[in-house]
Amino acid sequence: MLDAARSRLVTDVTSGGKIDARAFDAAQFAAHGFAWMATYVEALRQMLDWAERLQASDRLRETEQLILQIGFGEYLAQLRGGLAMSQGEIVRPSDLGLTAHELAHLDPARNLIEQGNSSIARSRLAELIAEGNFGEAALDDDTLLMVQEQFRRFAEDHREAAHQWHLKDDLIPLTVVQQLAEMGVFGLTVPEEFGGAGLGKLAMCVVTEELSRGYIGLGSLGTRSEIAAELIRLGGTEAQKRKWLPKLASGEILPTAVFTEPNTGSDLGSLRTRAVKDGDIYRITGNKTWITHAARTDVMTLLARTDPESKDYRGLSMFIAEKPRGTPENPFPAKGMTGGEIPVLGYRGMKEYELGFDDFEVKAENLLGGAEGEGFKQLMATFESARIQTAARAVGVAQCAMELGLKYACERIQFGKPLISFPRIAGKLAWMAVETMMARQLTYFAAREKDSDRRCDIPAGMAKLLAARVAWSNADNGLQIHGGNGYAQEYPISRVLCDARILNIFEGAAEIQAQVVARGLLSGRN
Ligand SMILES: Cc1cc2nc3c(=O)[nH]c(=O)nc-3n(C[C@H](O)[C@H](O)[C@H](O)COP(=O)(O)OP(=O)(O)OC[C@H]3O[C@@H](n4cnc5c(N)ncnc54)[C@H](O)[C@@H]3O)c2cc1C
Repeated sequence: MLDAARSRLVTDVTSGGKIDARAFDAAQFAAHGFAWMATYVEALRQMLDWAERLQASDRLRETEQLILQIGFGEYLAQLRGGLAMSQGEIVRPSDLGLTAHELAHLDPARNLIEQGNSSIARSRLAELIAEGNFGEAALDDDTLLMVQEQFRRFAEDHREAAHQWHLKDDLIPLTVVQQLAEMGVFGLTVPEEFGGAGLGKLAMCVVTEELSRGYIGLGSLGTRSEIAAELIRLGGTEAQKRKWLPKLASGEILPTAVFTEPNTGSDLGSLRTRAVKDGDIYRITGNKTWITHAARTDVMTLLARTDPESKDYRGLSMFIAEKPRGTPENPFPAKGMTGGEIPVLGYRGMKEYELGFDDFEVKAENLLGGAEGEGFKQLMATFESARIQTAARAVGVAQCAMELGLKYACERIQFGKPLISFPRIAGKLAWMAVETMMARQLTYFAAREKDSDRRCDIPAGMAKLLAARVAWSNADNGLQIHGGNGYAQEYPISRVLCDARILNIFEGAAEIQAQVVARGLLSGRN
């Protein structure tokens, strides 16, 4: 089915073996639908791989079997009937020009499609997850399991405090940041020679997921360090690596990522902030927005235009711009830099800011890689890792929402029975557990690809795309299970709903992610 859809789209949107941008935009709904379809297929492949690994060691027990069966049944049914790219945007096989003959490829799976995700299967799975059995993740690595346990306990210990940080709109206390630094969060993937733990992206996923399962803010503290370290590790000069990586890894310096502008979000290549060389400094002038943790950080990875003649990504350069750390009383003490907080629904704990630069000075030696015009390429080289990290945050949030819904459904009595004994409630919870596992396995796959030094922009995009949707739907269903109480700020699920919503927007919004996946696959990569 996927091959047939691809062939048809390739005919429609390419010319001379290359994507034709205008034709691609005209066919965007179908192209993005294809990206989603391919994401489902990859998720199913990874679920099969997961199940086979479990089976090989006699660990494919009832919970895992049900997760596999329900997941396959539902996703195959959606592939045949239509799948939701977002609420209200259903892409159907007919949108991709698929014929009855091509749909018949799914006939051998008819039983699975019709009965895999049955109410009986969901109710049984709900019984199992109510015992705290969510299915084995199959990490199969003692070090990773130890790390998982350590961060699970840390997040658990901070769960209640985190809800208060959210309600009071406080920054995450520096003592907590310091504890995470001591646990190695900021240097997890930095090579050992630069003071990091030298672990892979799979370890990053495990840590991120566990922290985000407690609170998205905890799982997001490391995001900016991961971006900065990747930028410098991949694009920096030897001197820049020696200077910055050890301090980033230890958490001695906290970085912030300064890319988005008021008029430039998804289309970063057209940004306007200027950097003008003046002797041994650059002068930065322009406006940035949506900058997370901008005040309480020591260094900015800042993207600006060094070639005033250019209009696109080619004239951009990346800077490692030092700034003094701000305080609540004086958040932006730097000369040439101002800022203001943007009040937000969720994803609190680091705060978001708009920034203004007026002749703000950056040392010329802090031009990343020592060469102008490389900034966009340098940033793109970090996208895979940042998207995998965000997918892992989404998996953690999805798991958290499911667990909150489960706890409530077991405790709340209506019509003389706990909510979980009603099939509509049990079914929601079972599906949340299934889809969380699917998003998790897809995310692990992207991480393993990255750890094997294979190009993985497509799996990383797929993982981010799916995991963000799962986080949002779990949060929504988790809140629904809480009824009116879910709408009360006192209940953590109200926060999780706000936190989950951002995952579909930053690190490449859902539409942009689908665009990246579709373009990649239609250009012949897979
Ligand atoms: C809480 C929060 C924290 C953030 N933190 C940071 C940070 O630390 N540093 C930083 O630099 N940025 C940060 N951002 C910015 C974030 O990366 C951008 O919001 C994101 O890239 C989207 O850009 P935009 O908001 O300008 O939306 P736009 O680009 O204007 O897009 C609006 C909508 O249109 C869709 N769209 C855009 N182009 C297309 C297209 N070609 N086809 C179809 N649909 C399209 C988008 O998917 C989106 O749904 C943060 C944002 C938020 C909300």
